[in-house]
Amino acid sequence: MLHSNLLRLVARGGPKRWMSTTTKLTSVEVNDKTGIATLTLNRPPVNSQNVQLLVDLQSSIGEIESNKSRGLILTSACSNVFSAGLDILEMYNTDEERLRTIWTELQNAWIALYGSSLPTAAAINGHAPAGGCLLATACEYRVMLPKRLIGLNETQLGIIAPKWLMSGFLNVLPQRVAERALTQGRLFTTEEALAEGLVDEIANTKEEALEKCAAFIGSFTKVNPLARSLTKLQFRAENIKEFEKIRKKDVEDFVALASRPEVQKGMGIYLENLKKKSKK
Ligand SMILES: CCCCCCCC/C=C\C/C=C/C(=O)SCCNC(=O)CCNC(=O)[C@H](O)C(C)(C)COP(=O)(O)OP(=O)(O)OC[C@H]1O[C@@H](n2cnc3c(N)ncnc32)[C@H](O)[C@@H]1OP(=O)(O)O
Repeated sequence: MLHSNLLRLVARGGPKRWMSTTTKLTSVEVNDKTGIATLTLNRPPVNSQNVQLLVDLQSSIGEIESNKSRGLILTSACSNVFSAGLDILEMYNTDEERLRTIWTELQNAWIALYGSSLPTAAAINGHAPAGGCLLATACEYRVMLPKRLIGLNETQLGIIAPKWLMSGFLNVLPQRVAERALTQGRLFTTEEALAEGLVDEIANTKEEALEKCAAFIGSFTKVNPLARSLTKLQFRAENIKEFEKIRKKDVEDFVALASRPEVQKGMGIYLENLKKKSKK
C-alpha cells in the first residue's frame, strides 16, 4: 500500500532527477525515490523513427542500464502518437548506404530494448503502428490510452515484417491471432488490443499510464534482479539467437526490397496520402 502510494505520488510530480544526457531526440528522467527511468521519445509531430532517433534511443537505453536504474518506461512526448514507425521520408528517394544505416540502427535499437536485462514497460500514450508497435512489444508490459491504434500494418503497405520484427508480437499474442493480424496488416484499437492481450492495461491519461508501468516494475521489488533478468533472457534467448544468425543478411534483404522501384513508388504514394490526410 505504502509502496503503491509512493509510486503514485512520484508519478504525479514528486522528487525527480534529470540525468545528464547528450542525446536530443530522446530524454531520460530517473525518479529518485523509485529508481525507475522514463525514456521519452521526442521527435514531433509523430516520433517517426529516423536514424538519429534510433541512435539516441540506443544511447538512452545504455545510459539507463549503466546507471543501474530499477527499470525503464518508454513513452512519447507527442500528444497523440507513441511512434508512427520508421520515417518513410528518410527511406524515400535515398541511396543504398542510407537504407543500410536505417535498417542497421532499427535492428540495434530493437535488440537493445528487447534484450535489456532491466524490467521494461511502455506507456503507449498514442498511436503505435509498425515500428511503434515494434518498440512497444519489445517491452515486457504495455499500458495504452483509449481509442488509439497499435499493430504491425506492414502488409497494408505492401511490405513484409521479418521474423525478428514479429518476435515481441508473437510473445504476447496467440499464434493464430498473430498470423491473422499480420497477414491482414491489422491495427487494433486499444480496446481490441486489451481483449487480445497485446496490451496489458488501459489508462485514461499519460500520467496514469506511467503510474501503472511503475507499479508493474515495482512488482519486482522483492525479486532478485539477477534471477529475474536471467529468467527473462531465457525466454527471449531463442529469438535473439535466430536474429543474430540472420541480422547481416536481413540488412541486405531490406536494402534490396526498399530500393525496388515499385516499393519506392509505393512509398511515394503512401507519403502523398499521409500528407493529404494531414492537410484535411
Ligand atoms: C513503407 C515502405 C517500407 C519499405 C520496406 C520496409 C520493409 C520492412 C518492414 C517493416 C518495418 C517497419 C516499417 C515501418 O515502420 S513503415 C512506417 C509505417 N507507419 C505508418 O504506416 C504510420 C503512418 N502514419 C499514420 O498513420 C499517422 O500519421 C498516425 C496515426 C501515426 C498519426 O496521425 P496524426 O496524429 O493524424 O498525424 P498525421 O497523419 O497528420 O501526421 C503528421 C505529419 O507526420 C507525417 N508522418 C506520419 N507518419 C509518418 C512516417 N511514418 N514517416 C514520415 N512521416 C510521417 C505526416 O505525413 C504528416 O506530415 P505533414 O503533412 O508534413 O505535417
